[in-house]
Order: sequence, then C-alpha cells, then structure tokens
Amino acid sequence: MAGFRDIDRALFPIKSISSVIQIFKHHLERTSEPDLALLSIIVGAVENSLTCGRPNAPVQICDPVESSRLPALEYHTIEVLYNKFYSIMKGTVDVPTKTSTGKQYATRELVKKVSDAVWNTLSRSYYKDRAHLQSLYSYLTGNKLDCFGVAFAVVAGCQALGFSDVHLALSEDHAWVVFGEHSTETAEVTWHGKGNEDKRGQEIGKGVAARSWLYVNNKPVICTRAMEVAALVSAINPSLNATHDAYEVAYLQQELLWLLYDLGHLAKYPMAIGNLGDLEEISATPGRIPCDVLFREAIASARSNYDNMHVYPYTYQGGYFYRNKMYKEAFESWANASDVIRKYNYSRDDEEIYKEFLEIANELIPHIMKVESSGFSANSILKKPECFACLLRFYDGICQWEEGSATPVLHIGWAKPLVNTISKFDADVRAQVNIVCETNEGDKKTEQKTQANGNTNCLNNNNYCISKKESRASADSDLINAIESKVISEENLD
Ligand SMILES: FC(F)(F)Cc1cc2c(N3CCN(c4nnc(C(F)(F)F)s4)CC3)ncnc2s1
Repeated sequence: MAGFRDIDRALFPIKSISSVIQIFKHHLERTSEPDLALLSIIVGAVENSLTCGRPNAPVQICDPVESSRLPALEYHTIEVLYNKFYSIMKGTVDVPTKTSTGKQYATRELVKKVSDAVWNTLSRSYYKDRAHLQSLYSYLTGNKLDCFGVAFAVVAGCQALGFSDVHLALSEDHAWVVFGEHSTETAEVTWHGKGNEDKRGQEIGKGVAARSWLYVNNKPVICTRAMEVAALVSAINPSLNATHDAYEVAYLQQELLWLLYDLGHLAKYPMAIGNLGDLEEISATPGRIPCDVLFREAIASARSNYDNMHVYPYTYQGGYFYRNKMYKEAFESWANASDVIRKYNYSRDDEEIYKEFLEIANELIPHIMKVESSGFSANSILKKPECFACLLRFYDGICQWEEGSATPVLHIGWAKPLVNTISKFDADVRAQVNIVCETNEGDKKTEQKTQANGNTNCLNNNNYCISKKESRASADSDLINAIESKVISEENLD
C-alpha cells in the first residue's frame, strides 16, 4: 500500500499551492504509481478550504501561490482521512492473501464489493449535482460523492487493495471501470443521470445502449494511473458561487494540468486538454501555447484516438470562437460537432449532449444572427455561402441523429429559430450552396464543390439528402418545406 512517503511528509504542513504541485510532481515523476487516494484527499481539502471554507474568514490580500493564503493543511489531518479510506476498503473486502503466483487480477465480484463499500457509506439523500462532491475529501468528511466521484473512489479503493489492473473508463458524460489481465472486462460502478436505476456490477452494454452517445460507441478514454490523476485534476471545481471562481483553486488546476500535459498524460484525454484550454483563455500562462492551439490538439486527439466519436472537442472550440466573436469559425466547429452526433442514435441517456445542441441552435446561433443582421458590413457572415453551408450541415446532423432513434430530437421549439436563421441569408447567397447528394451505392464521402466564383464550400455528404431530384437544388426551400411539414404534422398531433 503506497501511503505516505517521507518526501510527502516533508512537504507538510501544506501552506501554499506550490507545495501541492510539488507533491503531485513527486508522485508523477518519482513513484511507480501515483497514490490516487492521497492526491484526491489533498486537492479536495485545498478546494474545500478555498471554496466552501468559513465565508467570513478574513481575506488576506496577498500572493495566493507562495504565501500562507491557504489555511495550513496539517499532515495529521490528511493521514487520518487516508487511513480511514484504507480501513473502509480493507474492512469490507476480504482480499485473498497474495497468491504465490504474485500478480492478482480483480474479479467482477471484487469490483462490485468495492463499489458497494463506497455506495453503502454515502449519506442517504443529498443534492447529487452540487459542486465539490468529486473528491475523496468530500467522501471521507461528508459521505457525499457525485457520479464521477463514486467511480473514481472505486478505482482508488482497488489501488489501495493492490489491484493495479482496475482502471477508470470515461465517456463524455459517464464513468465506469475496466479490469482483468487484458483490461477487457468492464463494469458499471456508479449511477448515471436522474431517476435511472443504477446498473452497478453489469458489464457495459454492447447492444442498443452502445449506439448512444453516452457510451461513445465503445471509444471511451481508458485511463492509466497518471490519466486518473488527470481526471481528478480535471474534476477540481474552482467555483466559489454561481458567478465567481476561487482564483487560487483555478491556478492550482491550471498548473497541475500543465504538469500532466508536459509529462504526456493528456495526449489521449481530449476533455482534459479542453479544460486546460478554457483556463488558458481566462488567464493565459506566459510562454505557453495559446488556447486555440489546445482546442485544436483536443480535436486531433479525439480524431486519432477515438475514431472522431467525441463531440466535446468541437463544442469546446466552438464556444471559444463564439466568445471571441469569430462566428464563421464557430459555425464550422458546430457543424463538425454535428457530424459526430449524426453517427449516433438518440437515447434517453443522452440529455446532456441534447442540451448542448439545443443551446447552440436556439440560443447561440440566434444571438449571432441578431448581432450580424443589425450591422451592414459587407464582411457579414450573412453574405458568406460557406456559413450557410455550415449551418445546413449543423442542422442536417441533428436531423440524422434523430433518424432511426427511438426517441425524437426535434420539436417545434427547434423549428422557429431554425427557419428564422435560414431566412436571414439572401437568396443569392443561399443559391451558391451546392448540396451534393450521395448516389445510392455511394459510401459516406466528402464532396468539395468549387463554385463558379471560386469560393469553395462543402457539405459532408451523408445519406440524408435535401433533394434527390437534382444535385444542384437550392437546398433551403426543400429543407424548410421538410421542417414545416414536420412541424405542421406535429401540431396536428398536439
Ligand atoms: F466522468 C464523467 F461522468 F463525469 C464524464 C466526464 C466528464 C469530464 C470532463 N468534463 C465534462 C465536459 N466538460 C465540458 N466543459 N465544456 C464543454 C464544452 F461544451 F464547452 F465543450 S464540455 C467539462 C469537463 N472533463 C474531464 N474528464 C471528464 S470525464
């Protein structure tokens, strides 16, 4: 059992962010296995003291990184919690003594027992989506964990019991574990969403559930120990309240993410790179690559490691472009996000990404239209056929997401902003967009059409065609007719 090393002790009492970073550096660079429980307790304690601490404590105006802005974190405090975690795990799981053959692999029963040990020590009822419930500090001092926190606690518990084969598997909105000699076994260990029966102990569905975004088409992030450290660092939540972040906690998270980035542990973790990009946009670190490069690296990682089945890398990038008024680029990112979601069937477990697309379609794009149509600049996106093409690709992806799904996606609330948006583009701009339809035997391909006047725009050619009759149909009237007829039929249903 890893536990405290002398060098960790030497860094206590923890009085500054930089000593927390030193402990992580030590665990990542000079140990065989970073101790997940120890690191989670430490950052949980720091986050708690700076975000949930005594509200009327005297706020010292000083450099939070080096000074004693942190209430001193005593070694003893951490040690008590660490030993408590270890005894909970040791107590509820009768681990067979090390077999003569040495390496022992976890079994489904063992994983389920550890999940039960965590599950049965959570307090009865609490608001599961609250902030600061992700760490072992929250678990050990308040018996509260969010859904990610339970999965993380199970992996940390298995590590404490000596099962180094149990690792965290992460989709964009769920977490589970892999284990066994070849890490091919999978098990649910936590709940997902509201009002869903948990499936703890079961293996990850291969059937219809696997086609939903929630399980990212069996392309989850499979963590190494160091990537599990990256997950706990990503889960650090600097928010003080709805409008303010605790500066020191955000700084700690940003520095730890750069430490992990430099060691190569974010290379296969697109969301962690996106988190770092968000932090860099807020407060750029001198001498570091700019945030827009990080968002592009996250996309490249998802494309090369996860068969481009992840949506968030594109919505991280789209959000960045939107906040920086780079609307043409934002449309491109959102169309690319839509090209990912079109490959899935929509299921009831996919609410989180549904809300993401709904906000883009019904809040962000209408806001851009309003802003752009108030100005008269010739440079307006309303004059750009490639912007219109991206919007059609964006909406088309959502339509195809719905096709073949048991649950509908679109409803009248989508149609009004959609029609309003499309009608903001003049007919001569719209007519410059070519929809290249797939011939029946064609496979999915991207056709790059070159316009008479030289600008190119493309629509990923998928099996959703707006008009089969001719490949140069002016798309929008068919699309609007199609949507209006759907809306009318829906209204008749109501
Ligand atoms: F484990 C679960 F169940 F919590 C699933 C995970 C979520 C998540 C994450 N997130 C979720 C996505 N997220 C986003 N923040 N902004 C996003 C975007 F919409 F701008 F793209 S996506 C915050 C960080 N960041 C690192 N790792 C993970 S693992």
